[in-house]
Amino acid sequence: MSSQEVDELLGHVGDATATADSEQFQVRVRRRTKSEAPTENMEDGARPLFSFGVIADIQYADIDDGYNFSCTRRRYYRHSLEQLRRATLAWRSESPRPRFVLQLGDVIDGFNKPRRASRSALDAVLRELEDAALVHHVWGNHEFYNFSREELAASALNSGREAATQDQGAALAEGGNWYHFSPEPRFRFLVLDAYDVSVIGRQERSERYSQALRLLQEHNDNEELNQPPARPGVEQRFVKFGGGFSQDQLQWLDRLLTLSDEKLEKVTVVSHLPVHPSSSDPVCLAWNYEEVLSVLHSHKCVVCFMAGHDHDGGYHRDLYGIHHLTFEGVIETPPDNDAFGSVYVYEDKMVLKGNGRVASRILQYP
Ligand SMILES: Nc1ccn([C@@H]2O[C@H](COP(=O)(O)OP(=O)(O)OC[C@H](O)CO)[C@@H](O)[C@H]2O)c(=O)n1
Repeated sequence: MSSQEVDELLGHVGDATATADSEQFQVRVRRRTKSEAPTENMEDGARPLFSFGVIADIQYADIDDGYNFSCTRRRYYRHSLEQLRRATLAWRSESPRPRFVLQLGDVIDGFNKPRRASRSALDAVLRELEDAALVHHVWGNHEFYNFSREELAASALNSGREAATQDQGAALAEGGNWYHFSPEPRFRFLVLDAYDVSVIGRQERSERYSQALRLLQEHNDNEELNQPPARPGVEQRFVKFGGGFSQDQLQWLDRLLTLSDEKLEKVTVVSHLPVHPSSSDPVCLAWNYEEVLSVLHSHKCVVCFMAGHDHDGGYHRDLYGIHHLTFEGVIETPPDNDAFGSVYVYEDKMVLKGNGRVASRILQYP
């Protein structure tokens, strides 16, 4: 679907367009005046119930451009802050304003750690996000390159704690940092921790670290475990920069989705790692993606799964009608382009208005 078609569909929405303007990047906001702004969706007369912003893999660091691990993709570390600024300016100028932003993880890059710049880099991105909206932060591998779990739990990236204390419809899972919130009656978001079982972010003496190491050693013969195994297809996901979900978290997910089924809610699940092989490079899949899919597929309420990590992005609608969206990463987005989206939520669908590398889509509920 073209941006123009989505614009037509979203006739009620104030339009914000981020463009590169000469040397400086500025957001040029084109707002429809009251008289020219249609008050209704041109398709069926409905107005969105609410909207939210989405952005993935900002990976900011105040360093020169570089490359990914396999040297195939350029990374614009310093410029990612400008990209974020353009996104927040666009969200701020939208009408209605997004109720919250989903930051899908890897907000700053691991290269900050050896430079002792983790705190200052995090402060810089948080400052940019400050006025945009309430932000729900997902934890990705780069969060753990920079901070321990304890440090993350005490930081502004612990949005689960904030949500649980401020919002009656939200709760942080006991003993875990996965959580849920309901921004509007009959709509719920579940934020998962894809590095629950991992060798990054877990103490070497912990059971979850041992479990992760066993899995990696079973599936990956390389000395450097960041190097994907030679085996083809989905086996390639067993890399050190990946991770998986504990049984505790899967049981929590199942329990929450059962409650949402009963309440006839529409649920969007978010995680740093994708869980559908057709929406991601196999290297980027969560280790136990099949277990997650099996839980999702046993509930009627799930409409969408949103992830980051695979900077090339991806999309697939599975056999159960669930939309699997993997958002293009800011870090590998050239300075003259963008990578963020706004999602407008209706009774029967969500409409993603993508910017730059993020495609616009209509996400009809199953
Ligand atoms: N130039 C580099 C880049 C990375 N590494 C190390 O490799 C590990 C994986 O890190 P990275 O590629 O940065 O992980 P991302 O989450 O950004 O990317 C995931 C997918 O590949 C994107 O599609 C980590 O240990 C880095 O330190 C490196 O050594 N040299």
